[in-house]
Amino acid sequence: MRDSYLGKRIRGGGYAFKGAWILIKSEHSIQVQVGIAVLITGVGFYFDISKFDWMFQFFAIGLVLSAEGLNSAVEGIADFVHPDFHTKIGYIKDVAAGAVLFAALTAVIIAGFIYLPYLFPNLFLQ
Ligand SMILES: Nc1ncnc2c1ncn2[C@@H]1O[C@H](COP(=O)(O)OP(=O)(O)OP(=O)(O)O)[C@@H](O)[C@H]1O
Repeated sequence: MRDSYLGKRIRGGGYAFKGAWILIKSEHSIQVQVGIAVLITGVGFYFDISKFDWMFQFFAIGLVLSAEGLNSAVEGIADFVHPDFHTKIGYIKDVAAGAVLFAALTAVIIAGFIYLPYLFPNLFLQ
């Protein structure tokens, strides 16, 4: 069972949960994003948003957490292979951070589509 296809997949899932727990426990950026995710989920309940809005909101949360987690992995690799200052390492880290920014901007736009009509109903008469 241990070395079977299914056994390997189950073990792989276990490593993934371990990695997710490490991110939540030790990465400040992920902790901040999880805090924002909890907050915005509360806001969703407050405004009683629609099923589609929940779908987009969870998609945005997943997108940002995934990008942030991958960014942490890239930073970890960069620091491991080259702990000293190097312009190439700076470039790699900046590009990885830029990917997170794309995800974060997407999430902000989605949040705008969902919540601006609740906040400014007069501007969004349908
Ligand atoms: N070894 C390095 N060589 C060159 N530039 C670096 C190096 N380390 C960091 N930098 C520059 O500093 C920026 C921040 O890097 P850092 O690794 O501290 O990321 P961070 O976002 O502050 O992450 P964290 O707060 O999780 O440690 C990078 O985007 C890069 O521009």
